[in-house]
Amino acid sequence: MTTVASIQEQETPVTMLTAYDAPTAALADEAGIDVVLVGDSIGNAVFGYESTLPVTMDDMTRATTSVVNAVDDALVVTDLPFLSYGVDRAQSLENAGRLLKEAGAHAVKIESGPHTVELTEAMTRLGIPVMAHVGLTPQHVNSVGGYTRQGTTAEQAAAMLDLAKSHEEAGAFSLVIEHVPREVGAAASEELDIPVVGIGAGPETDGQVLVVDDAVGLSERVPPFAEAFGDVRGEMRQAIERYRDAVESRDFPADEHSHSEGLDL
Ligand SMILES: Nc1nc(=O)c2c([nH]1)NC[C@@H]1CN(c3ccc(C(=O)N[C@@H](CCC(=O)O)C(=O)O)cc3)CN21
Ligand SMILES: CC(C)C(=O)C(=O)O
Ligand SMILES: [Mg+2]
Repeated sequence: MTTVASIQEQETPVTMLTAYDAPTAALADEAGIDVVLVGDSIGNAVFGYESTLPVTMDDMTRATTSVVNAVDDALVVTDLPFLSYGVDRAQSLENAGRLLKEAGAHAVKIESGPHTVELTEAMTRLGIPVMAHVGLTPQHVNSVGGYTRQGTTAEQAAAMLDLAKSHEEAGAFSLVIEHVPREVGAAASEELDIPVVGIGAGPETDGQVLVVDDAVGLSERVPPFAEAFGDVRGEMRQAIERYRDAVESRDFPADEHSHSEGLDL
């Protein structure tokens, strides 16, 4: 069983991967992935939106339920979607609570800002473990104006590290750092006691996370920091084309798929 405590103690890099459905989550869990993240990247990866902004609490609750149904060992962390937190404190707590009570997540992840420090403290106090997220925070795509690398000046990097530390002090059990220079990823891992999980943050972080569709080679386009470790897109295309061909040529269904009662009709 992976717990928020066990990922803080483990010596080997923390392996984290997104999943949005039961079969994918089962594979990740069987493969020994430490943390399965039900990311709001479901908006891009599954729903085909240009950003994560349209993703709702209902979407995250349903996807989390699917993942929890399939996972035995991994820690399940779920993203709080855009505007489900930070607008109203009570509603933020209720939404985080829903992901734990209704869907069975073990923890929530929140895209961090100065306004989430107090919220992180409140959730932690109530027994909702919080993973912080600094650097590129895709829910800010409209205010940032794209998915560009963050923390590229010494001043910006220092401010980011301060924000990360405030969240550690507020009780965050771990932190994601996204799309930053490798020295910023390394500094965060060095300066924080909690595990720092990087995505596009270089090799020196305490762990790595990727979107599963990017990692298995299903995504059409991937961020510059992602790597496809397989060609699921090619495999699926080939299988679908073979199916189409077999139907058109009447090779499918074959005798083995077909049943006769010998009826005289
Ligand atoms: N499939 C998938 N993988 C991800 O890693 C991911 C998502 N979806 N959705 C939410 C965010 C968006 N992410 C992204 C998306 C694009 C870039 C990217 O292409 N960056 C380029 C261009 C930046 C620009 O000009 O806007 C770069 O060079 O930084 C980076 C991170 C990471 N997250
Ligand atoms: C890329 C990870 C960190 C994420 O937040 C997501 O998948 O939504
Ligand atoms: Mg996310």
